[in-house]
Amino acid sequence: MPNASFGSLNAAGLVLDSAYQNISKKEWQDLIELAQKASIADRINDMFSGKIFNRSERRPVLHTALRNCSKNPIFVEGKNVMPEIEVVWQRIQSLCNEWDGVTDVIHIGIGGSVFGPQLAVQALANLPGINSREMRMHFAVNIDGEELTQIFRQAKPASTRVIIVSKTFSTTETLMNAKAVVSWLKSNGCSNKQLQGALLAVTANPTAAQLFGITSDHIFPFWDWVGGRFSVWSAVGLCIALQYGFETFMSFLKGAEAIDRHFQETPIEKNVPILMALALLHQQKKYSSTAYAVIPYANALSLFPFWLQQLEMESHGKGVGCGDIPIQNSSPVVFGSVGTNSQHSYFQLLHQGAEIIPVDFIAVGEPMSDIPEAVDHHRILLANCLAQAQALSCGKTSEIPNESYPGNKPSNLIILPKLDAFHLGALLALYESRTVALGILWGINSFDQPGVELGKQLSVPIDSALKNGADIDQSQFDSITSDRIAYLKPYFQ
Ligand SMILES: O=P(O)(O)OC[C@H]1O[C@](O)(CO)[C@@H](O)[C@@H]1O
Repeated sequence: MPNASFGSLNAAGLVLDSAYQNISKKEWQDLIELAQKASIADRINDMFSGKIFNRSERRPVLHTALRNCSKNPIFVEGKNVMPEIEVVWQRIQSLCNEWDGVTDVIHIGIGGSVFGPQLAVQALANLPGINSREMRMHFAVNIDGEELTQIFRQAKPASTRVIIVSKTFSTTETLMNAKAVVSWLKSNGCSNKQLQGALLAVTANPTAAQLFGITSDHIFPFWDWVGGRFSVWSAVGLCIALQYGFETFMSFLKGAEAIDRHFQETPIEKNVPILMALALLHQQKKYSSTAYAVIPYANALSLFPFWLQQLEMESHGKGVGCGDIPIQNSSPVVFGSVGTNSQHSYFQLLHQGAEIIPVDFIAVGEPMSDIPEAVDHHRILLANCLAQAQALSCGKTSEIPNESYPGNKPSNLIILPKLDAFHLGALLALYESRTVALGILWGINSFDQPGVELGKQLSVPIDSALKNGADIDQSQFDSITSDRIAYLKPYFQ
C-alpha cells in the first residue's frame, strides 16, 4: 500500500509521500480496484503504442515518443516515427552549435506553445551548476501590445532572432505578434535577407509557416499526434536548448522518459502518477471538492501552477465524457503559487475555509541558490512546507471556534532531490502522466479542447464591429454585447 516506508514511492528520483491523504488501507484497495476495472494498464499501453487515443480527433497521443531517447521504434499507421524525431534533434543540436552573436530571442506563442518552454527557461535560469548562454530570452504571448512594448525596449534588433511557435500556425495572437515583430525588425533597418535569417518557426502546419515567409530550412516540424499542452518536448522547447545547450535539453527529455518508463511498467500500487490520480479522485468525491492547489516551495517553479492549469483544466474541463456520456466529476479548479509567498495570501482559506481543498506540496532537497545564506534560507523554506502540511492535516483545537483548525485536510508531498533539467523534465512528465491517468479514470478524452473555439469565433464579428467606420450589425449580437461594442467603439475612431 502507498507509503509502506517513506521514500518507497519513487519515480525517476521523485518521491511521493501521500501519508497526509488519510486514505485507509481498505480505501486504497478499493481505489486500486477501480483503476483495474478501468483497465488502466492496458489503456496506458494503448497510448504508448500509438493506438488512436484521442478519439474525437481520431489521433494517436504520442508526446511520449518525443522523449523516447532510447529510440525504440514507435509506429503510427505502420511508420516508425522515431527517425523523423531524431532528425529534429539533430537540427536542434546543429542550431545550438551555430548560435553565436545573438543577444535576444523572441519566442512568440500562446497556451501550450509557450507555457512549458517559458516555465523551463525560467526554472533553470538561476540554478547552481546550469550553464546559460549570454542572451535575453523574451516571450511574446498576449495580444495586448504592452508586452511587445517591453520586449522592444530591451531587445537589440540587429542581433535578435525570432521563434514563432504555433501548432496550427493560425492562432490570432501569435500571428499578429509575429507580424508586429517583423515590422519592428524592418523599421529598425533589417533587410529582407537578414529577416529571413532571423525568423524560425515551430509548427505542425509547415505550409502556413512558409506562406508567412519563413524559409523551409528554418521550419521545425512537429506532428498532429502531439497535443499543444504536451508539446514542450518537441522543437516547441527549442528555446530551452538554445539558452542552456542541447545536452541540457536532452537531460530534460531523459527525466521525462524515466517517468514514462515508470508510468508504463510499474504496478498500480507503486505507480506514482496513478496513485496521485486516485488520491485526487478520492478526495474530490469524499469532500465534493471543486478546487485543488499546487504549491511548489521553489521560486524557480513559479510558472508551474500556470502550466498545470492549462494541462489539467484544458484537458478535463468538460461535462461530457468519452462516448458523449454526461459525467459528474471532471477537473477541479487548479490554482497555486510558490511557497512561502502563498502562505501570506490564500492559505487562510486552505486552513479554515468551508471547502476542503486537496493540496500538492512540491519540495526540493538541495538549495536552489548560491547566496551565502542559501542553506539557512532553504532549511526555513522546507520547514514551512512541512509545517503547512502538518497544520492542514493535524489541525489544532481551541475553545474559541475562530481559532481552531479543523485539520484532516489532505495533501501530498512530492520531493525532488534537486532541481535540474532532468528532475524538471521528470516533474512535468509526472503531472502529464497523472493527467492521462485522470482522463482514463474519469472517462474523459483528455486530448481535445472544443470549448475554447466559440469565444475565438465570436471575437471576429466583434472585432469588425469595433473597427473605425464600421456599422454595428445589431442582428449579429445579443443586446448586452451590442451595448458593450457601442460603448467601446469610440476608442477606435
Ligand atoms: O499552438 P497553437 O496552434 O498556436 O495553439 C495555442 C493554444 O491554443 C489552444 O488551441 C487553445 O486555444 C491550446 O490548446 C493551444 O495550446
